[in-house]
Amino acid sequence: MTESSSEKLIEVLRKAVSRTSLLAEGNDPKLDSVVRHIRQVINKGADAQQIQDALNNAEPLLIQSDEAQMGRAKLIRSVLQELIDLLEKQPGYRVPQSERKQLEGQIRLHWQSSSQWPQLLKGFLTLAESTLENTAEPRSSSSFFKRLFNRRSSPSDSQKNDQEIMLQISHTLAGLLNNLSLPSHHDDDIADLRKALLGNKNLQELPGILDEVINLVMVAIGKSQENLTNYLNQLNKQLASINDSISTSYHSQKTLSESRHGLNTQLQRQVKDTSQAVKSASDLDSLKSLINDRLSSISSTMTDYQSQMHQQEKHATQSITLLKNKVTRMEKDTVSLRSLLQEKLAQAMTDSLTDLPNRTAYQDAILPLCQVMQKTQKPLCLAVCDIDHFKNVNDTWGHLAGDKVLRLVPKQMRDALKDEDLIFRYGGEEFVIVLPNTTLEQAMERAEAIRLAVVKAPFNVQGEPVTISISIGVAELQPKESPNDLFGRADKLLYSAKEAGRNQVMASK
Ligand SMILES: Nc1nc2c(ncn2[C@@H]2O[C@H](COP(=O)(O)OP(=O)(O)OP(=O)(O)O)[C@@H](O)[C@H]2O)c(=O)[nH]1
Repeated sequence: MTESSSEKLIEVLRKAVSRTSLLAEGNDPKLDSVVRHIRQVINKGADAQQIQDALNNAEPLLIQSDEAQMGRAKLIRSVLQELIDLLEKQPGYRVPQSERKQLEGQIRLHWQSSSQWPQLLKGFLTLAESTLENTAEPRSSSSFFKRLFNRRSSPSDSQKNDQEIMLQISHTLAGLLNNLSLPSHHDDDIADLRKALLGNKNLQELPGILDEVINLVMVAIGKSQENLTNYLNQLNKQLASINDSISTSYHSQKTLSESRHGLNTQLQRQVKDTSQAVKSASDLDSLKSLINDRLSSISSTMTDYQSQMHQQEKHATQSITLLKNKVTRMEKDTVSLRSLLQEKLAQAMTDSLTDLPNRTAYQDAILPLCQVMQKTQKPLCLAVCDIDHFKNVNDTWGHLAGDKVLRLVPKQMRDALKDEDLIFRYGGEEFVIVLPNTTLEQAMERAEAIRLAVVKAPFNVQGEPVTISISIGVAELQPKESPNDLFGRADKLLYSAKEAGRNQVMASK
């Protein structure tokens, strides 16, 4: 579960509990079924999202119930006010004003709290009794309502007044009964009481009827508290389920283990405290405020946790950015290292004096070349060339002049070769030429062309023309011959050419 969904869930729970706690009587069948559904969802161990969905579905009904509860509270308030006004209107009776004000103050304070309704109704009875006692000349010794409301002189007036008062009181109390929303097994009680109210014109029976109404109000509130307690217990389970869900959700995040542990401990403690407090709470108001306190405290724990999470995320993001930069730098370094490596490799494969591929390059290239030619049964020849009496060049004109000759000779060779032919400086004054797709005859011709190109080249050392010649041994690769054997044969032929007087080509299959 993400931070914001936890926050939303807590918010929904807060709304749900505050609204439902106002009206948890369970008298609306639709609301009952929705609340049952929520409990089933919770009992099945649903996750936080499913619980939230169920609560969202319940919300419109909770709002409706909320409004219905407010309607009932307003009705109680107006019933009480009407009863007080009736008292005031009775000629010859004086309502003790301090007690009246006190009662009206109580009504103003508690009219919205259903648990206080019986007390308020009893308060009215007490006020009525005090009014009676305050009266200087009581008219009769019948029931106090009769005396209270039937003080007039003539019997016909008295009877008429009785009926009017009965009508008014019956109307207000019947309205109250209609809106009490008692469980169905009280239907008969309500019907009897309504019948008594509407059918009976005798004021003497009013105190008894009022007592019955008070009893029914108490029954309604008793049920409401029982349902509310059940609901709050379910809510408590719900909070525990959220806690589990949070624990599970963050279980895999090892880096958050410390703050998760702290959050778990705090939530568990808060849920436990709530559970105990719900058991010991005695009335609706204290339950409501208690649950609100608990939810606030859980909510603030969540907020703390979220800010910790936020900090950790921030650190994680910074670390990731640093890591990314590091990786980018490493990638760049790798690219430049790779090109450096390629450069070094090329250097390692190249002869610095002549810029030709060197002996290492030859050894790298010759094996795969030979294998391809042998596999495809194409001819390949190898020519091993050596400058004749090169020592003399060095000795006569110096080492630098020798170097110059070493650079110029392969240039002459190149002119006599094909593009696909490869020249390597094998070492010292020795060059190897690989001639792919070339028969021995073709190789001999090309070797001869090379020899001529060199010997005819107008070398000029320290202003003097110098003739340079080369000797060449040429061999053709045999079907199963190794590159070393091929080289050995060509090298031998080179020495044969040297021995035969130099400046010549010796070849063999
Ligand atoms: N200037 C210069 N001389 C080199 C280089 N490498 C090898 N040499 C010289 O090449 C000469 C080779 O001499 P030898 O092996 O006696 O052969 P040669 O004088 O060419 O005689 P033959 O091969 O028998 O015709 C030596 O004097 C080496 O010092 C180089 O890079 N630069």
